[in-house]
Amino acid sequence: MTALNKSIEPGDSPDLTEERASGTFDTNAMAAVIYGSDKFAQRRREISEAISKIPELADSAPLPFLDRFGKVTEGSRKLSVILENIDKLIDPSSYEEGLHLYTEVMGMEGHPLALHEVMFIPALIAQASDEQQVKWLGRARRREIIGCYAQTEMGHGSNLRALETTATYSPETQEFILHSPTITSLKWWPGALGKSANWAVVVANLIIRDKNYGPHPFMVQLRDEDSHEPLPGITVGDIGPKMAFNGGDNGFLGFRNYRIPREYLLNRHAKVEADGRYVKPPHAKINHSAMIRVRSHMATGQGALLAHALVIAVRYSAVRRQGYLEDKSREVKVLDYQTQQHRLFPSIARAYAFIFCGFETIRLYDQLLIDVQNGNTSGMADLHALTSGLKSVVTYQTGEGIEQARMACGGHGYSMASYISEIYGVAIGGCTYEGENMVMLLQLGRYLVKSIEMIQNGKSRELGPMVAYLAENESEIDLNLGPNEYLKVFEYAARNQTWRATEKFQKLRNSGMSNEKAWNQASVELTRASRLHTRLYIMSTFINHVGSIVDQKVKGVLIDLLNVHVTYEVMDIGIYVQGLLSSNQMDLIRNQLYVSLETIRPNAVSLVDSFQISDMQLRSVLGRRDGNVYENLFKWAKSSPLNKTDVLPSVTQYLKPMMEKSKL
Ligand SMILES: CCCCC/C=C\C/C=C\C/C=C\C/C=C\C/C=C/C(=O)SCCNC(=O)CCNC(=O)[C@H](O)C(C)(C)COP(=O)(O)OP(=O)(O)OC[C@H]1O[C@@H](n2cnc3c(N)ncnc32)[C@H](O)[C@@H]1OP(=O)(O)O
Ligand SMILES: Cc1cc2nc3c(=O)[nH]c(=O)nc-3n(C[C@H](O)[C@H](O)[C@H](O)COP(=O)(O)OP(=O)(O)OC[C@H]3O[C@@H](n4cnc5c(N)ncnc54)[C@H](O)[C@@H]3O)c2cc1C
Repeated sequence: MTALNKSIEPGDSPDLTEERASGTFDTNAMAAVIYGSDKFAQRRREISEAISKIPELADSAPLPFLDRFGKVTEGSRKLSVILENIDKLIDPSSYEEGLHLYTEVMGMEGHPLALHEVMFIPALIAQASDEQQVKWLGRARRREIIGCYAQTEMGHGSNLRALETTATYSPETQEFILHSPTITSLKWWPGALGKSANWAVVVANLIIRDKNYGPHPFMVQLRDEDSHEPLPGITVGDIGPKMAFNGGDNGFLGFRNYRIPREYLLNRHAKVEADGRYVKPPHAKINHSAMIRVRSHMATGQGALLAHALVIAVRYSAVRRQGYLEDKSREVKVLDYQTQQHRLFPSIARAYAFIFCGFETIRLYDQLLIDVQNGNTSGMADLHALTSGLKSVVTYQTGEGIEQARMACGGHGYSMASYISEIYGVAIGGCTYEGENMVMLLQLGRYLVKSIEMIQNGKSRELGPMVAYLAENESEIDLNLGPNEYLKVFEYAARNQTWRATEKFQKLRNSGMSNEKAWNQASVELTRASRLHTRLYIMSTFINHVGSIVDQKVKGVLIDLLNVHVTYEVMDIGIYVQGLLSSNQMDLIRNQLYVSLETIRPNAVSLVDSFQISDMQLRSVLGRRDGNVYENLFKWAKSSPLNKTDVLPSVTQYLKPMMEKSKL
C-alpha cells in the first residue's frame, strides 16, 4: 500500500515518520485542494524538482548570514539564473507557475521584479488603454523594462487626497510636468524603486489650468535604458534597511519639473485631450484598481505565509521532546501538550480558511475586472469594502499566528535558523502596505453604516447578499448541529456590533456633533464591527469550500479542521455573544474545541505537509522535511561567518587589551 502522506522517505526522523504514518488522507489530494487543482499541485512539485537540479538557483549562503548589500545582489544574481533557464522551469505564460518559481528561488526577502509582477503589470492591464498596452505591456512582460508602483509619499500614504506630487498639463507642449514641491512630497516606500526599476507607474495630482482633478496614474521613465543612470530631473534612491524585505530596494523619488508626453497619463478610464479638456472616468475611484487587486490576493498570500510558519512549528513540535506525560521513561513530543495544540491548530485552520477565502475573493476581483472593462462599475464599492476588511483581518491574524508559532518553537524559534522572524516581518508588512489596517477597517465601517441606514430607511431588499444578515432577526441556536449554527452565532455578533456602533455614531451626530467628530468617537466600535463582519465572511467561505470537496478522506479531515475553526473563533469572540449564549453553552463549545484539538492531532503533520513547501522555499533548519534538526542546527551555527576564525579581530583589538589592562 502506498503511504497516504507522500512525504515519507528513508533517513527521516522516526518521530516525523510516525506522524506521517498516522495521517488519514492523501497529502497530494489535499495539495490539489489547497492549490486549486491536481494539475497545478503536480506542476508545483515538478517545478520544485526542476529547480533543485540547477545548483546556481540555490542560495549562495543561508540568507540570514548575508548583509543588505549581499541580499540585494543575491536576488539579482538568482533572477538572472531564473531567466536563463525559464523555459526549462515553467510555462512562461502561466502567472501562477511564475509566482511559485519566484517564491521558491527568491524567497520572501524581496527582489527586483516583485513589484513589477504584483503591481506594475497589473496597473498597466487595468489602467492603460489598448494603445498604451501595445506600447508598454509587451516590453514589461518580456522584462525589457523593470517597473514599480510609486504612490506613497514621505508625508502621506493613507490619505491619498493629500498627496503632493503634481502633474501639471501644458497644452502648449502637450506634456505633463511632474514636480515634487516639498520634502514630504518625495515618493517614499515603493518596492524596487530605489535601485532596480527604470520605469514606474507614478500617482500624482492631475492639474489642468490650476484645477486639481485628484490622483491619477502616469507612466514615467526614471532611468536611462542603456546606462541605468537616473534621468535629468529625477532624484531616486534606496530608503535603507527595514524590518524585512531587505533583499528589496524600497525607494524614494523626487521630480524637478520633469516632463512626460500627454500620452503617458494611463488613460483607459480618464483622459486629457490635447486642448486640456478632461474626460471623466466611469467611477471616481477607478484609479485605485491596482490596490484593490493586491488586497484581493492578500488572503491567499497571507495564508501561505502563515502556512510557512506552521510547517516549521508543527514539524519541529513533533521532533522536539521535553518533559513527561504518563510515560516517565521517555520525554514526550511537545506537540502532545494541549497548550501546544491550542497554540498551533487553530492557526492551521486559519491558514486553510484564508487560502479558501482568497480563492473566492480573487474570483470576485477577476469578475469585477471584466465588468469594469465592459463599463460596469457597480460592483466596485462592494469589493472595496470586502477587501478592505479582509486584508486587515488576515494580516493581523497571520501576524498573531506566526508569533505564536515562533514561541511554540521555544529558544530555537528565536534563532534565525528557524527563519520564523523573517516570515513574521514580511507578513506584518501587510498590516501597513495596501492601506493601514485601521484605515481600511474604517472603509468597511463606512459601508456597514450605510447598509444599516438602508435598513432604517426601509430598503433592506436592496442590500447585497453579504450584508443581508444585518436585517435579520436572531433565531434560537442549537450548537449540536455543526458549523452552520456557529455561523449564526457570528452573524449575531457582527449584526449586534454593527447596529451598536452605527447607533453610537448616529446618536453622537444627532446630539449636534459634527459628522467627522461623531465618526471619530465611534471609530473603535466601528472597527470591531468590521472585524466581526470579515471573520463571518472568512468562516462562511471556509464552510462552503469544504462542502464542495469530493475526496471523502480529505473532506473528513477538513471537517475536523473546520470544527477547530468554528469553536475557536466563537470562543475568541465570547464577549460579543454573551446575550445569545448561556454560560452552559459556552462551556459546551469550549469542550468541543478541546475534543477537536485531539481529533486533529494525528493529522497535524500531514495537514502542514500538504502545503508542499519545499525545504529550499522554507529556508528553515527547524522545519526541515526530514526532521533531522539537531545535527543541522549545529552545521548552520558552524557556517556563521563569525566562526570562520577562532579569535575575532574585535577580541584582539578591544577585549584582549581590556582584559590585559585589568590584570595589571
Ligand atoms: C498575485 C498577486 C499577489 C499579491 C500579493 C499577495 C501577497 C503578498 C505577499 C507578498 C507581496 C510582495 C510584495 C508586495 C508588497 C508591498 C506592495 C505594497 C504596495 C502599496 O502599499 S501601494 C500603496 C497603497 N496605498 C494605500 O492603500 C492607500 C490607502 N488609502 C486609500 O486607499 C484611500 O485613501 C482610501 C482610504 C480608500 C480613501 O480614498 P479616498 O479617495 O480619499 O476616498 P474618500 O473620499 O475617503 O471616500 C470616498 C468614497 O469612495 C469610496 N472608495 C474609496 N476607494 C474605493 C474603491 N477602490 N472602490 C470603490 N469605492 C471606493 C469610499 O468607500 C467612499 O465611499 P462613500 O460611499 O462612503 O462616500
Ligand atoms: C513593506 C512595505 C511596502 C510598501 N510598498 C509600497 C509600494 O510598492 N508602493 C507604494 O506606493 N507604497 C508602498 N508602501 C507604503 C504603504 O502603502 C503605506 O505605508 C501605507 O499605505 C500606510 O500609509 P502611511 O505610511 O501614510 O501611514 P499613516 O497613515 O501615517 O499611519 C499612521 C497611523 O495613523 C493612523 N491613521 C491614519 N489615517 C487615519 C484615519 N483616517 N483614521 C484613523 N487612523 C488613521 C493609522 O491607523 C496608523 O496607526 C509600502 C509600505 C511597506 C511597509
